[in-house]
Amino acid sequence: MIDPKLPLTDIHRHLDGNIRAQTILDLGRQHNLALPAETLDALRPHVQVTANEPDLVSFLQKLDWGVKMLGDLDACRRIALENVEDAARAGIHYAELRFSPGYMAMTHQLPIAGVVEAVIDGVRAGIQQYGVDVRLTGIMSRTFGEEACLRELEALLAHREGITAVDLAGDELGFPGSEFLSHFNRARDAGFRITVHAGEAAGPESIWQAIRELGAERIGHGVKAIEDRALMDFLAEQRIGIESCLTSNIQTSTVSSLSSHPLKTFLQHGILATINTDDPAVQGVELAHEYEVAAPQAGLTAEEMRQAQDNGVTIAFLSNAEKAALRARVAG
Ligand SMILES: O=c1[nH]cnc2c1ncn2[C@@H]1O[C@H](CO)[C@@H](O)[C@H]1O
Ligand SMILES: [Zn+2]
Repeated sequence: MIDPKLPLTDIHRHLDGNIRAQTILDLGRQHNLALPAETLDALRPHVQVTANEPDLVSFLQKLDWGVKMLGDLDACRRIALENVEDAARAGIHYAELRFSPGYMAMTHQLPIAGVVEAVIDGVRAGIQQYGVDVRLTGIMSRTFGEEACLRELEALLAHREGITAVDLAGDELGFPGSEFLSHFNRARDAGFRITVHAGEAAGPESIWQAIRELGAERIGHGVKAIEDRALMDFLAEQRIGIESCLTSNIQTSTVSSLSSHPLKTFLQHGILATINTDDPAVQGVELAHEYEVAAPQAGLTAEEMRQAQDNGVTIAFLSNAEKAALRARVAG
């Protein structure tokens, strides 16, 4: 359950994994692009997970149709704005939206820095319109290799003021973090906050690597930390937060059932673990489902859910003053 007196945060939410099915249809028509179906019902199985996927890479393919419909920068701006509206509708007070500008630019060879600018612009308009507090995280999609990631980083640096953090996402098994040391050195030098998808498809060593070599302050998913007691101790002591995404972990077959999800153990261990969505439109679930259905199935008590909700503010990429203001605004 959601505690109405605490801010509701979603600090792991992919903007380009949350393109509305209706918008995919609209953009396809507008740009005269072929889609596998022409009605919402027929399109849904192509853009939304219907049965659990066998692995992460299969799951990630469900994002492709939406991104392929980004025919121009206006389309990028539109999905950014709609993402803020979706967050507001989901009752979220503070969202960190993440996006991979190179992935969004790829199909129609859009200018990557232009994509970053369009997303910043759409989100700004959304904040004005819907009153949600939003920060942006730029993703380097490891799936497309080091050079593509470098181009993403450079586009993010070109709009440094609009971007809070940098992340590494995509195929963790095929592209280990060790290939991206220079990227993260540059990102840290530029003052970006750092979060890394790790310990989702690969093991606990990938989490250690993200922290020690990439400078991760938070870990996306981090499921495999459960296999390494010393790592769990370290995460708790160093206050390195975990961005858990329960339904996503089932749909990617990272965890076989919610009852065996490690989130509860993380919380009991004193780790600053949180509840988030990941790719809401692709998953077909919103944040309320994660709190009201998934978290109870993962065995969390009401107090543990409250703790996870509170942790979302604690580990947010905000200043202490901004966190206090967020808490005060919601507590009323
Ligand atoms: O759960 C996930 N794990 C790893 N990578 C992901 C996940 N969801 C989306 N992306 C990746 O993030 C970028 C788009 O924002 C893409 O690289 C997509 O594959
Ligand atoms: Zn993710």
